[in-house]
Amino acid sequence: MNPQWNTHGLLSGRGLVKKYGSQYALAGIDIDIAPGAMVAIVGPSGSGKTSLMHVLGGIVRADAGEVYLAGQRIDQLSEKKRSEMRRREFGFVFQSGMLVGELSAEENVALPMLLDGVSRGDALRVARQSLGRLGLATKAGSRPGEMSGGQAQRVAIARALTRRPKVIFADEPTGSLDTRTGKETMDALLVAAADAGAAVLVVTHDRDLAASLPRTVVIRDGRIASGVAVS
Ligand SMILES: Nc1ncnc2c1ncn2[C@@H]1O[C@H](COP(=O)(O)OP(=O)(O)OP(=O)(O)O)[C@@H](O)[C@H]1O
Repeated sequence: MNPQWNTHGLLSGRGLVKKYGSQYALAGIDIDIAPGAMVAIVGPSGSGKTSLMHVLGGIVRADAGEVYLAGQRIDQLSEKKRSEMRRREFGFVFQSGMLVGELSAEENVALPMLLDGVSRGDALRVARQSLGRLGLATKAGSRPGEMSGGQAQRVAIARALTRRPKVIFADEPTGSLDTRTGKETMDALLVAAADAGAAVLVVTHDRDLAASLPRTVVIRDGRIASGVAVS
C-alpha cells in the first residue's frame, strides 16, 4: 500500500475534488478526523465547507479522491449501502432543524430508528430518554411549530445522536438562532456528542462559536488553508 494513502483518523478524506461545471468546490483536500474530535470548519462563503461535509458524510460523491470510515472505504458504496451507512454511523444537524412538522418531538427523534426497523415502543422510549438528556422532557409531545427555535434545534440534535453515531455533521446549526440561544444550543450539542463519544464537525460563520471548539480547519477556494492535521 502506498503510505501516502494511509488513513489516520476515524473519518478520513484523501485528495477530495468536487466540481460544479468548471467551478472547483473542493480542489484537493486531505483531512483526518479522530474519534471524538470536535472540529470547526470555517472559511469565506463559497469556499467549499458544505461540499466538504457532504462528501465526507456520503451525501454527495466526490469527482476524485477517497473517503474512509474506520479504515474502510465508503465513497464507492452503492447509494443504498451509503444511505444505510449514513443512518447507522452519522448524524446530521442543519441550520433549520429539518424536523417533520406534523410529528411530535419524540416521533421526530424516533424516526431514524423506525426506518431501521426498531419497534415503535422501543424507538419512542429511547427518543424520550434522548430528549430528557437535552432538557426537553416536557416537550416530547410538542410539534416543532409549538417550540422555540433553540428547542427545535435540540430536538434535531437528539435525533442526530439517538443511534449513537460515530460522527455528527452540523452545518450552521445555530445560524437561525440569536447569539445566546445559539451558544446554548452549541454547548448542548457538544455535551451530548461528548456523552455519546461522537466526533463533531461544525460548519460555522461564527468566530466565537468556532473558537469554542478545540480545532479549527480553515477552507479557502476548496483547499485547506490551515489546520490540516485534525485530532
Ligand atoms: N449544487 C451545486 N450546484 C452548483 N454549484 C454548487 C453546488 N453546491 C455548491 N456549489 C458551488 O461550489 C462552491 C462551494 O460551495 P459550498 O456550498 O461548499 O461553500 P460554503 O463554503 O459552504 O459556502 P457558504 O458559507 O456560503 O454556505 C461554490 O462556488 C458554490 O457556488
